[in-house]
Amino acid sequence: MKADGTDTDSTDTDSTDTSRADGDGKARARRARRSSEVLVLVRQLPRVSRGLTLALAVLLLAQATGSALLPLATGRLVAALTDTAKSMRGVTAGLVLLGVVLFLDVVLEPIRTMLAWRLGTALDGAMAQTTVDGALRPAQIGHLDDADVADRVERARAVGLGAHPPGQAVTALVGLVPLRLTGLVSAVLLGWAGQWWMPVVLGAAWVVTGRWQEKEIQRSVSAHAGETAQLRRAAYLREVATTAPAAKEVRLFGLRSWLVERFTTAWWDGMVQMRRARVSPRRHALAILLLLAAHLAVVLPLVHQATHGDRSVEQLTVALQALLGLFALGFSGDLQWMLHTASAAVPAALAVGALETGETGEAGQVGETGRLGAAGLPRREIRFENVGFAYPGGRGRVLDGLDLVLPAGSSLAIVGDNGAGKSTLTKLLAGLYLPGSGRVTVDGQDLRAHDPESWRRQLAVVFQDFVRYPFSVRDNVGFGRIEAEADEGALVEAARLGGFLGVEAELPGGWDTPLSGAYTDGTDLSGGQWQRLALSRALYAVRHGARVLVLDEPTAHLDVRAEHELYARFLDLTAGLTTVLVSHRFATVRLADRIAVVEDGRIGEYGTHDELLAAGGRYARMFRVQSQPFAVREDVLAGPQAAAETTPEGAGRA
Ligand SMILES: Nc1ncnc2c1ncn2[C@@H]1O[C@H](COP(=O)(O)OP(=O)(O)OP(=O)(O)O)[C@@H](O)[C@H]1O
Repeated sequence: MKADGTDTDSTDTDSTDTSRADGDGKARARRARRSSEVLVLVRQLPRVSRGLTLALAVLLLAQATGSALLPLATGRLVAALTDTAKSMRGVTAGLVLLGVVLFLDVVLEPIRTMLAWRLGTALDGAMAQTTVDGALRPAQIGHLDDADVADRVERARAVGLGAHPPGQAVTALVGLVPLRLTGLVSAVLLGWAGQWWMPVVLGAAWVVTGRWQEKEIQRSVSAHAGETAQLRRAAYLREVATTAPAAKEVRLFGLRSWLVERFTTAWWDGMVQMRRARVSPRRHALAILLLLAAHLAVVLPLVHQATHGDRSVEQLTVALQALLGLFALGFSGDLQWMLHTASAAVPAALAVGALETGETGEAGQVGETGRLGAAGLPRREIRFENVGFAYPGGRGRVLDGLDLVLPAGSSLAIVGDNGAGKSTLTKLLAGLYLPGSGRVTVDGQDLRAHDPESWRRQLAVVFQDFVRYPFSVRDNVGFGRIEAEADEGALVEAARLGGFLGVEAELPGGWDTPLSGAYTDGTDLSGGQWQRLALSRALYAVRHGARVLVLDEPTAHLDVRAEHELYARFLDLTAGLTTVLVSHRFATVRLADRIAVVEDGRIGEYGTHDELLAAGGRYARMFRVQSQPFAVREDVLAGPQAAAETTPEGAGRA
């Protein structure tokens, strides 16, 4: 277990290119791993808000002063009251001191609570922003396939299902600091009012037992963090049970009891680990004995001194109060637990925040990021040269020595079996992953040399698993070019070409309808409507200058008419663009200028529809298999005579 509350395997690897930290962030992440999570949290506070941290520090000092004054004030008052002379000056001084203490407590406590809340909220915001920023920073997405990074992101979101955000640690901290200061002040007062060995003995006992408890809590927190996989599973099961996407299947397949049972098991498995690490009965018994012995060692001499008149009433009163005040050095239960649990997210958030941008390009390139701009590309071609690729943590090579050319301004359809690597090709083309070997070039220049953002401005993509954003229709289309000025005409035109125009007219809020039933006046769409919307989004990017259109299974959810309309518009849609079309529908595929068949990690066949049919290879076989049912149907529709003639037997008879 490391000091940041992470286990050894998951923190010090930094094995992927993208998970290496750089510069300031790297140094901070390294420091974070070495220090305890509480120290890391404390170091963050002035960075988050210098003013609030300073104000809190001053308040805490004032409160500690108040706690030092309380025993003195009581001592003075009791001494004055028990004095046979009943000195009015003594009584007044005692009362004034008590008044100051009460005033400090009454006035400062609510201010401290409010400041702690504000600083805690600011810390929560800063850590959430750091996590989001870091997770989004790498230009590629390989880090999201990395279990270590997933683990850190999970911890950064606050530990497990308990979800204690770092802000709660601030609240715990400002509760604990005055306690500890009170303990220290009490030690000094006990020394003054008794003998100096007394606070040493009692303070040591409280510090030792307090440290034991703290270690138990740390073990428990790390056990909690070590259980993120288990708790993540529990969190997922809870999500499945309580949200809309899985609601249909859960009911249809009768998964209710199964889900409840699995959730309960996963939750308790995670929690039991924590409890096991937390409770050590032997140590607890030892702690109690140690504290009893230390108190007896101090109280008995005090009683002796009191009965033999060695100490004044004032000193005895102060000593007894200080004795109680020393409790503040020991175990502070929930506050300590909360402090450690809620701090655990901070080092993880810093580690995620320190993820680096991604692989850098060749030295000496131009452009804002030191790389080539890609505006207007490709002018000649996009080329895959001997490309090999395996997913991080994947089972093996998906692509192996793949060569492929996409002439600029033409369309290429990619076909192949499930899992052949077609979508992977599109992800490499978008620079979301980098080839393990070989290269992807644009007009002869390695894609790595280009600024990824600039290259992606040239792309308009509909992924197979496109996102259904629960935002307005306008946003869903506008995301195609988020930085573009609001352009109603372009939105309408993209929606028209994508086949969505008209759907929005039926929605309660038109273009501004939130696309989720979970929002007021929101509504969901059908699968096909979502697909049209995703296509409109890509076409909006085209309207704003994208030159490469990538369509991965663009008609999978469309009805026959919509699919037919898309074919009819295909040439219009793709005119002047470099188009990549991934599809299992050969009616769509045959519309492309060229077709590439992916098999065994390479391009097995490449040519026009007619050329590949004439070659009689894999493409021709796949095409016939898919068109056969329609041929039979046509025969059937043409009548029994025609059908008989098309069966092998019938043809033989004919
Ligand atoms: N993020 C990932 N991590 C690990 N392996 C992956 C990942 N994504 C895809 N794969 C694997 O890579 C292989 C190729 O997947 P890809 O999605 O490119 O296939 P495809 O040809 O598009 O398939 P389909 O026709 O089913 O859409 C598959 O074996 C898949 O399991």
